[in-house]
Amino acid sequence: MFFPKTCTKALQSLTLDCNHLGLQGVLMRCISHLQPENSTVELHSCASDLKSAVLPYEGIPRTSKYSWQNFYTSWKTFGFQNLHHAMVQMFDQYGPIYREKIGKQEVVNIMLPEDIATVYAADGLYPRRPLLEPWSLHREYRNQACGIFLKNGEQWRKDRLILNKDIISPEAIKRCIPLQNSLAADITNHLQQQIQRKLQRSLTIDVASLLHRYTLESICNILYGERLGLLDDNPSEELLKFLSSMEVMLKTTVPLLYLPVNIAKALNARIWKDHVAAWDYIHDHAESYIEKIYHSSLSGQQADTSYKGILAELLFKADLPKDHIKANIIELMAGGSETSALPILFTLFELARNPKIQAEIRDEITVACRKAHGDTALILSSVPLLRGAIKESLRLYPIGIVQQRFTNKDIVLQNYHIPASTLVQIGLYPMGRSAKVFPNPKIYDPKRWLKRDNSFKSMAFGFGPRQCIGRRIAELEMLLFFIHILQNFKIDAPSKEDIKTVYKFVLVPEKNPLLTFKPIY
Ligand code: HEM
Repeated sequence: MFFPKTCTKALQSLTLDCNHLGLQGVLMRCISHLQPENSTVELHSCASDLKSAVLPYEGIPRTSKYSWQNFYTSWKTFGFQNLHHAMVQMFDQYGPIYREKIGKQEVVNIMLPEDIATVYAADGLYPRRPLLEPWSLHREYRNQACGIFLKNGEQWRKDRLILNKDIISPEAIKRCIPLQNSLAADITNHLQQQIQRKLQRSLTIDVASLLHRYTLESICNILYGERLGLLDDNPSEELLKFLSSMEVMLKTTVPLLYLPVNIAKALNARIWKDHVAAWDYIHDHAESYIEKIYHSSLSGQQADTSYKGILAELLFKADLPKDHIKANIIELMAGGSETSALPILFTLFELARNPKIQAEIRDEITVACRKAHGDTALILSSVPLLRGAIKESLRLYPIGIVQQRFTNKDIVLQNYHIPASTLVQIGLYPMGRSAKVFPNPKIYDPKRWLKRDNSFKSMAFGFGPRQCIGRRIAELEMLLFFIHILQNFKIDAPSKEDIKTVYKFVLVPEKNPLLTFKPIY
C-alpha cells in the first residue's frame, strides 16, 4: 500500500482541523490503523511526528459532554450493575483512553499497563482518591474520626505510616500466620463434619455465605486476637446482628453512591437511616472490643508478651490517638469483611472446572508441605502456582472493577496531556479481559503469572504507598484456605458454565455457583 506525499499533507491539515474540533484521538487511531508495514517513509515520519507532539487534554475521545445523557445511556443500556461491561464496550469503541462526565465530575478512563505505570509514578508521597461519600458522611453525622480509607493528604500519610508497621510489614504478617492457619484448618473441619453428619460421600453447597463468615472471622481474629465464633453451628444473636449489619452497610453503600447522599440525608430517607443504623451497630461492636482489649492490655501488658492481634499492638504502642485507632480498626473490618471471600469463591469455581490445574496445584502444595516440615511460612513461599491461581482469579474477576487517582502533577497518557488534579480511572475489569494485554484472555491460566513480563498487570490491590493495606492479610487468608482445602477435598461444580457477574460496589456472581467438596481419604 502506498501513501503519496499529498496524502501525508492531507493528514497534516486534517490534524489541524481535528485539533480544532477536539478529535485528535480519533485521528491518531486512524493513523495507527492505516500504517501498513510497507508504507512510505514519509507517512512513518509524519505519523511519528504527530505521535511525539503531545496532544491537548480536550482531544481525548469523549462519550458525551452531557453528564445526564451519559448517566441515562449507561443506565438504559447496561443498568448500574453492568458498569464493568459498559466499560469494556467504551474501550472497544473509543480506544485505550476516553473521558466521560458523570454528574459534576469528569473522569479519564485508561486500561493499558504502561498508562497505569505513569499514573502511579505521579502518586508522590500523598496519593489521592475520591473518598467514599456515604461512609464519610456517616462519620461527619456522628462526629466520629475517619480512618485511612476516608482520608487524603498529610492526615492520611501520618496514620498510614504508623499502621503499615502493624498491618502490612513482613513481620506483622508473620505474627498472623498461626492465628490464620488454625482458622483455615477449622473451616476444613467444618466442611468435613457437615459431610459426616449427613452420611454422604461429598457435599454440594452454595458456599458463599460460609466464605463470608470465614473472612469476617479471620479479619476480626487478626484484629482482636480472638475468635468471634462465626463458624460455630449456632452463632449468638449478637454475632448474627453484627454479620447482618456488615451486609446492610455494604448493600446500602451502592445506591447511596448514585443518589445525592446529602439529599437522602436531609430527607432522612429509609436507605440513609438503614446505612446509619448499620454503621452504628458496627461501631458499637468495635467499641466494646476496644474497651475490653484496652483494659486487659493495661492490666497484663508486662506479664504476657504473646501476640494479641493488631488492636492490642496499636493500643499498647499508643502512636495514634485512641479515636484514630478505633476509626482504622472499623475500616479494616469493613475492608476485610467480604473482599477475600469473593476471590476464594471465584478460584474454587475455576479450579472446579479446570481439574488439571487443580491437580497441579494440589501436587505443588503436597510437595511444599513435605519439604517444609510444618514451617507454614516456608510452605507459603513455595506455592507459586497457587499464588498464580489467585492472581488469575483477580484478573478475571477483580473485586473493584476500577481504581481511581487524582493526578498529583501533569502527566502524559496515550500522548495526551493530563493536567494535575484530573480524576483518572483505571479499568481493571476491561484490562483483565483485553487480548491486547493478556493473550487468550478468556482462558484461566495461572501459569501466565509465572513469567517475568507482568508489570502493572496484576493490579487488584493497587500499587505504591496507597496500595491496599490489607493485601498481605488477604493473601494469607486465601493461600492458607487453599493449602488446607486442596489437601483435603477435590472440588467439582455441577455447572461449568461461565459465571455472570454484577457490580454491586464489588464484583459478585449474579448467582452463586454450586460447588461439590469430595473428601480425599
Ligand atoms: C482480595 C482482597 C482485597 C482486595 C482485592 C483489595 C483491594 C483494595 C484496593 C484496590 C484498594 C485501593 C488501593 C489504592 O487506592 O491504590 C484497597 C484499599 C484498602 N483496603 Fe483492601 N483489598 C482487599 C482486602 C482487604 C483486607 C483484608 C483489608 C483489611 C485487613 C483491606 C483494607 C483496606 C484499607 C483499609 C484500604 C485503604 C488503604 C489506604 O487508603 O491507605 N483490604 N484495597
